[in-house]
Amino acid sequence: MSKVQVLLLGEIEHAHKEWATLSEIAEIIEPKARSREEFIKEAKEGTFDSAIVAFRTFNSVTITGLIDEELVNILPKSLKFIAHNGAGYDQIDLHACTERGIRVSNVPTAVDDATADVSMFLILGALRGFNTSMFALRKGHWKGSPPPPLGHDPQGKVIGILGMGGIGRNLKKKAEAFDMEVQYHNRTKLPEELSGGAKYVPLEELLKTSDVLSLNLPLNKQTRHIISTKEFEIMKPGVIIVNTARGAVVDEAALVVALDKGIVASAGLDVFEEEPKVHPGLVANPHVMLLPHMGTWTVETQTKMEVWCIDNVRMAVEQGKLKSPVGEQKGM
Ligand SMILES: O=C(O)C(=O)CO
Repeated sequence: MSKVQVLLLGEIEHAHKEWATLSEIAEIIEPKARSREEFIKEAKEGTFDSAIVAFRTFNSVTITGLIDEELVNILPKSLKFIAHNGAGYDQIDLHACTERGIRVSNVPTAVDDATADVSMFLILGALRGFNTSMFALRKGHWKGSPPPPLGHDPQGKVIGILGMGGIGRNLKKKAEAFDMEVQYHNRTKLPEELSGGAKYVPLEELLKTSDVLSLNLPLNKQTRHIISTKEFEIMKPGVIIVNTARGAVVDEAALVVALDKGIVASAGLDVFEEEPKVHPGLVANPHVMLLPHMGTWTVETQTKMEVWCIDNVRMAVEQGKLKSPVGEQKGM
């Protein structure tokens, strides 16, 4: 009997051993396509017609483009699962997948430490205003001339975490180690054992009373531009904004204006609305610390993520279900 097929979209970089064991239960196929057009052509020619599950990486979007309605509709009828190697799955049109009966998984948990570490790094860097002096030093001007204003300590500052999933909860513990006072807002209030005693507040109160606002929520139709002009206008003057979630949860143009007006004192950003493009107003502003989407960019975390995603593929092949289906499809 021939083996079922697994379609690999993107590269396996670390978990080669775990990936190799999949070949005991499935035949691995890879597209030859180097562009979306070529991928669509290959799919229409029937090249992937026996694949039941696809493993996809975040970067595979550079070949296939978004997994939007057009793409979902040309995927083979045999394909029942997409195992996405990442926590955020905004590259995938879930509605289109659900309509076609395709179940999608993501990678929670494995990403929590590394992403929360980056949030903490940006929080400290933005509070202390390290960006300007790091640049001055490299240009041979020591702290800069004039030297930068004094920074601020995290101790005693109120951090508002918007989105209290795995990363938000991990950040809570890290922020508490720096003696920050944690409050959060989430779609639903968490039970005490999950919130760890953090204070739940309505969004408006979070915005009005936080010294640091950390964005840790997924990007979807409801959260796109959840932070825009109206929200900046009610924030504490001098607030610090940190985003390691997805660029588009913040209206970047409105953030540039809020920074220019001094409503936002400084920002730390790992993610952007149109990666790899960064709004010129953010690049030009010395009070903004910028990272090129490096939240999970460690050997350990990338390995854990691949292993987790391979587990999803294995379960799909062997048991016809996923280890970590996305929340929206839990009942499917
Ligand atoms: O896992 C994700 O969603 C990422 O953005 C990786 O940095």
